[in-house]
Amino acid sequence: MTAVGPEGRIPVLDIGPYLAGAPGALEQLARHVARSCEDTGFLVLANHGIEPRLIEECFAAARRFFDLPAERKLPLKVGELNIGYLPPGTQTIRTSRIHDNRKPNLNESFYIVRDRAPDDPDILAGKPFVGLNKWPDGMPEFRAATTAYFGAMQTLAHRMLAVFSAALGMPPDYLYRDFRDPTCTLRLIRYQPQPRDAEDQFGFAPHIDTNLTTYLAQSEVPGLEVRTKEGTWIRPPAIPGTFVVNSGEMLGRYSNDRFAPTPHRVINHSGRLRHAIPFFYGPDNDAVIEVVPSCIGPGNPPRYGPLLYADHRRRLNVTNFAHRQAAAGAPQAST
Ligand SMILES: O=C(O)CCC(=O)C(=O)O
Ligand SMILES: [Fe+2]
Repeated sequence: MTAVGPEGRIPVLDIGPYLAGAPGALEQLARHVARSCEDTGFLVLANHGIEPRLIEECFAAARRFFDLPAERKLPLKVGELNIGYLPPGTQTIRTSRIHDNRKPNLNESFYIVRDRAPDDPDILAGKPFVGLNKWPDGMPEFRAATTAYFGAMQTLAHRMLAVFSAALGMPPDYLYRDFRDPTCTLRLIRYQPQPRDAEDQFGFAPHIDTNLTTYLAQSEVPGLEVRTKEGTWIRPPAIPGTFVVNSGEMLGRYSNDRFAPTPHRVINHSGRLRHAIPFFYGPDNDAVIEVVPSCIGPGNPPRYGPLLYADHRRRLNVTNFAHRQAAAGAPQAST
């Protein structure tokens, strides 16, 4: 059986049989995924095959990094490409249609993209959106742990594409055409504990993710909340070792809004620091995202035209980040 664990609104899905190639497992999993993507847009994956050590070491790396003094973190500050360190108080989510966010998020972040060598052909060619990671000096284990985790997550997200294709009602290989060189980001986040009486203050203000799917290793400290269609906020099942997965804007687009991305937020009332290590998975920069044929029909025309993913990213680039607004003079995405 695919569903395991406490039967809540957000299902816990055992993907072991699918990964092992058990007959019928893909179809069964896809049905569960479709159902929850139509509902909360969140699911929890168990038996995903990622070694616990990789997850633990990535969390440990995040803790060590954020514990560094500011003068060691600030030289790694993000630039145009959003790679590196985003200090506290520098991201205000302004795109949200759910919430008029005014205060910056109470978190600091560190963004890691696919690790490349300085002589990588795409770096040398100056390909748009391609850049080098910024690594802290003297911490080789930080780079080793985060890139190992990144690689494992990219493989898992890639294998799950077949399930999302089937959930969309398409052949399992359908989405792969747009994910030959996927846009992946690992974001390490540290949330400060926040006072209970601070109004309109969030660790991460209500937002939707702008990519295809996001994979969140379960944080030790709770705080992530998901907005249901009825407008209530619920927490995903906190089962250690599992992944919380949520759909983003691109799944919404492929599916003609059948799988709409779900607003979520983080409020850290634990009194402790909270760490998170979301892995964002998105299409190729040169992919043209189009509503899939199975989600169009008589009386259900495509709500979206073709979208070049690079254009989507360009548009988001001048939005939620103080450093980019200053450069672009425009307000407004989550990652
Ligand atoms: O910290 C979390 O649990 C969620 C973070 C998140 O939603 C994001 O980075 O987009
Ligand atoms: Fe998010």
